[in-house]
Amino acid sequence: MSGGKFLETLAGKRHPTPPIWLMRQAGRYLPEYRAVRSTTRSFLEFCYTPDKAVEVTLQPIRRFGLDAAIIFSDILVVPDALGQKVWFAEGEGPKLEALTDPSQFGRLSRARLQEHLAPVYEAIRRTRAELPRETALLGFAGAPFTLACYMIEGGGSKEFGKVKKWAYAHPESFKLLIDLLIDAVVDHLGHQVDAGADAVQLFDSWAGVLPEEQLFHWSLDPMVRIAKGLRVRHPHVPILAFPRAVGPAALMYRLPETFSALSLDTGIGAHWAAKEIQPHICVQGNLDPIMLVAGGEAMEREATRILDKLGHGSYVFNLGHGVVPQTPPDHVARLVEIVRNWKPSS
Ligand SMILES: Cc1c2[nH]c(c1CCC(=O)O)Cc1[nH]c(c(CCC(=O)O)c1C)Cc1[nH]c(c(CCC(=O)O)c1C)Cc1[nH]c(c(C)c1CCC(=O)O)C2
Repeated sequence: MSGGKFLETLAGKRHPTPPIWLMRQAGRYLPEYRAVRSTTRSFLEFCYTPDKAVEVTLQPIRRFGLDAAIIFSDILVVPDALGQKVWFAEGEGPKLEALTDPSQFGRLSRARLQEHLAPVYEAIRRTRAELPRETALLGFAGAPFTLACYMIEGGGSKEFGKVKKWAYAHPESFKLLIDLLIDAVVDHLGHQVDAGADAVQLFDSWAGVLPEEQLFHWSLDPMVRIAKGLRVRHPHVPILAFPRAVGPAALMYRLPETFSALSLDTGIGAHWAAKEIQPHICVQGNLDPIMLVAGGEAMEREATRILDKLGHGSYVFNLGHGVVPQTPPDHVARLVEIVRNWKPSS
């Protein structure tokens, strides 16, 4: 099977040591990334230049021999493709021309999504052709609630006051946006699989800001609908879910029977996950990204603790969130070694 150990693990096959890849494995912590990045001012233009996207996708694979590559792109290409203005301000993160009124939904349209995102699909096609057969290629998208956060807040946020107020006070119009995003994300993931992605991951980075009922309604149900919609087109493609910071109870709500793997943030206990989640579904995670910055014995002890808890079941080694820019690349190389040399204790 192409895609090797990672895809086999998602399909239920056990290996002596788990596969490993890292969220945000391509990025500013790598000098070779910064070198390519510096050739394009606009981040979105960079994402839409297949030569460059392919190159930076392959960089961490060449350097560390990880079991999966994730296509270099961003979750905000979807609002961009729907017609919302998106840009990245130097040192400030993403900015969007915020939606302030439901009447503005009318300006968003899926009609040109495939055409607009053709460079992403081209980058996937070329990356798949260049990757070793045993390395899986992941496509991805932001889940509707996280996309709505950026679209309504106009960028990052601490309180998420605008998006939450809109969802609570005007659920009918918020639903229109979420429904549009469900369809757009199914389209985008479907095109990524058509282009050669072996599996896809849905990132709901901000799901954890919602209280329980709202979380089910605006984050988890839409994720389930996306998985079902994608399976109509691609019945066998593995789909991973990353509903960040939702707590243990919410993870058990409809996700284990719907997805191929659940990606755990650092707040989920590995021991609990081994007992309660792993019997139902493969888990991925959940080393603290700052352990990777710290390195040394602290990282080794913590990575081994997680491996001892989860490595006996269906498991993909990863972080609990993305690699941060201050990470020393040598620590990543060491982490890969720790995972590959791990020996189950019993
Ligand atoms: C919320 C979110 C975004 N983007 C993403 C998420 C979900 C995951 C998460 O919670 O971290 C996902 C993402 N963004 C990027 C990837 C590429 C693939 C990979 O993981 O290696 C992926 C999977 C590249 C990127 N996306 C971005 C960069 C840095 C910009 C640059 O290099 O100039 C990269 C490498 C920009 C971005 N894009 C986004 C933010 C908040 C930022 C600014 C913060 C930052 O700078 O790290 C939105």
